[in-house]
Amino acid sequence: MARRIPRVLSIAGSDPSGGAGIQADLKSIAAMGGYGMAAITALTAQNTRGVTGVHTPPPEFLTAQLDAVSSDIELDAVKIGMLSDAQVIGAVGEWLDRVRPGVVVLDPVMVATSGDRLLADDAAAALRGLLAKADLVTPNLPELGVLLDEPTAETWQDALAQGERLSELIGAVVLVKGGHLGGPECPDALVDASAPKGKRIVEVPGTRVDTRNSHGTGCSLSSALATMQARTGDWAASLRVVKEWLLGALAASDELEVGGGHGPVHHFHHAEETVPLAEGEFAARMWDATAKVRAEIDALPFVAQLDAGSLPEAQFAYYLAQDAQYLNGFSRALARASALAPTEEEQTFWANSAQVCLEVEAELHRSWLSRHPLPSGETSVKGPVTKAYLDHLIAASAVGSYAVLAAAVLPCYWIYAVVGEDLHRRHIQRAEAGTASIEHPYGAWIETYADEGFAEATRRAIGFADRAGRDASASERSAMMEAFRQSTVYERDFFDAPSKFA
Ligand SMILES: Nc1ncnc2c1ncn2[C@@H]1O[C@H](COP(=O)(O)OP(=O)(O)O)[C@@H](O)[C@H]1O
Ligand SMILES: Cc1ncc(COP(=O)(O)OP(=O)(O)O)c(N)n1
Repeated sequence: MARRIPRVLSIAGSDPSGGAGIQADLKSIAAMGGYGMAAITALTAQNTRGVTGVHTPPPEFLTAQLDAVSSDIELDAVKIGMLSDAQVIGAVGEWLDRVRPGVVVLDPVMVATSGDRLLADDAAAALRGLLAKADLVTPNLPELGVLLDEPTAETWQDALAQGERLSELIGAVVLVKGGHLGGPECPDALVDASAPKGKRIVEVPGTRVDTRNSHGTGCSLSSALATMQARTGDWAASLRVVKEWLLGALAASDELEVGGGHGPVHHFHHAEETVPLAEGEFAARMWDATAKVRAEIDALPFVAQLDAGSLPEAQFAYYLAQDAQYLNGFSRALARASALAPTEEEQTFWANSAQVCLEVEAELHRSWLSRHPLPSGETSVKGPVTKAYLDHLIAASAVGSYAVLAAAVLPCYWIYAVVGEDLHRRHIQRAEAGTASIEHPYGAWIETYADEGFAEATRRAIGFADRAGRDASASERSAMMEAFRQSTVYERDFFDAPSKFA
């Protein structure tokens, strides 16, 4: 019977470097949504470069582990990996006969990727005897050859034919794996000799990932398959899911940077976006992801000229007029954030901020714009950047996600605060050094950047967006990242607009 969280036991060896054996199995089972357990057949001393030792505890102790688990816990699936020697194989076979778990996947491990032997020379015959007790057997191509007493297949067609012969011999489904063949493709196939002709082979294609981090792929594949089979009851459907996951795990393996040999695969590559985040971590991610755009803002002539006081008056007037236009639209986005807010604290914060925006807009018209009029006298036309920025905020408001809207409005606080703080600091330094011209034409404007009320509002806006991000689903988090990035781009374009359109 299919089970949502299957209880899966791995009977395998230990790899202390975490890439293969029970360590890989437990990660794979968890990655596929199962509850993982492990009975250890052997301890290896190994890393990504090779195996330096194997210690096989007495088989009676393996039986004790197996009995302890199966006498208490119902097992939905069992994966069998490294068995070390004929005595261990005997103990596992005897236990399987007594317990008869629902799903048994057997990976007939003989030799590690590094070339080291993981099964005693004289144990191949005993292993052959165990195969019939499995539902699915997953040999790699050299193992398939050894089990049939034939040379290793060198083509995919030969491999499939060998798979069919082994399936016939043992009365179980054989997974033929393409990992050991060259070329850009890396297919796998379920081969069931008992199925009607034409339905015996179910092939799942795959592309080959160009990486040397293949340590533990066979262990990971077999334990993930056991878990998925217990969830779905369908080998082909399970293989399709597992293969796509494994491909991602191979592709992301470089990120792990584990060891100098054949490194492990990244079992949890798909779950990265749902790992719990510490306070401030999501906001920091959004900030870090926009480092390049922010560097472009710092390098804009508008910022340098505002700082130096050399900004043409017409550009400053254009900037003020567009700021007033923007603040009016921004206030509406903040009012929408207030409407969507999950807590009263946030609802109040965004509502107050919306009101403050309108007050600042009024003040802009009353004092600044009257003192710095546009040559055209026109102050009520939205420039192209202002319009595009506000359209973006309207779209974010329309999504109906508080988290996405909080991310979209955040750069207006954060970028403005940081750029303003920089300008203000330099202004004060010049004043203290006596190098500031008393007649700095924008000195009074730069003074306004020092407002502690705005700095505090910025800190709170960051905190709220961060919390929304930490609580968000993976897809909502990526929508937030994109909304934040896009607003940051508009912040840059907004600072640059006067030089283009004034
Ligand atoms: N470079 C690769 N790119 C994509 N898939 C791979 C690669 N290497 C192995 N695989 C897949 O990993 C799984 C294990 O295959 P294989 O390497 O043949 O067995 P083993 O790890 O037991 O030696 C199979 O699903 C295979 O298709
Ligand atoms: C303890 C242990 N079990 C199995 C293996 C084999 O894994 P490896 O050959 O490295 O990779 P796959 O063949 O499983 O892909 C092992 N090394 N250690």
